[in-house]
Amino acid sequence: MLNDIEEVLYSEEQIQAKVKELGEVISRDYEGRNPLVICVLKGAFMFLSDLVKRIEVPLEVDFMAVSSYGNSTKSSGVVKIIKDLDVTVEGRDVLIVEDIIDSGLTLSYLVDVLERRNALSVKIVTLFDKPARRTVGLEADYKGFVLPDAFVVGYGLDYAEKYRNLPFIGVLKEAVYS
Ligand SMILES: O=P(O)(O)OC[C@H]1O[C@H](OP(=O)(O)OP(=O)(O)O)[C@H](O)[C@@H]1O
Ligand code: HPA
Ligand SMILES: [Mg+2]
Repeated sequence: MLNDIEEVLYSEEQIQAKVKELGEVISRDYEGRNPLVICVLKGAFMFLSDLVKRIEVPLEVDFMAVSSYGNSTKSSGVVKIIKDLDVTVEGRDVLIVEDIIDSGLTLSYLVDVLERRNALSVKIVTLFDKPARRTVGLEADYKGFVLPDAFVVGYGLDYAEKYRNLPFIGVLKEAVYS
């Protein structure tokens, strides 16, 4: 598995320090509120579990699974809801937890869905941002690291469902997918 990594971009320690920082800012911003924290499966599972430990306000967690990449390194452009939320978002302060914003298609679709369901507020926290690849105008409210235009894996992110369990994030060798 490690042989398939071209370069480590951020180590486990760097990621954990950033998650703590994000948790502190979010805790301050949501003081006195009870946000509904939505994990976008599967990629965000690891970030979600580390982040909520650093958020010091009462919150609820729910999960949504969407997919647009399938077994490819390019977005299909079609976002599919594979698993919907268990609870209603009406009147709730919603915080979407995402691992990466790349084209922006997944999140622009999700934000639209949640706003149409009458959430009180919808904000986004993403650990990784790849602005070079954006095809729709979309910005996170909170972001961890800005990445170069390369396909990355680890810390929840996959290629063809593999590499999610790496504790760091790295660039996947092109030979693996070409
Ligand atoms: O900004 P975008 O171009 O839409 O890309 C970002 C999305 O793509 C990945 O999910 P994917 O569809 O691969 O599903 P997964 O989380 O199950 O891996 C990633 O976890 C984000 O949700
Ligand atoms: O660079 C990436 N790696 C893994 N999954 C992704 N989904 C969007 N961009 C990426
Ligand atoms: Mg994926």
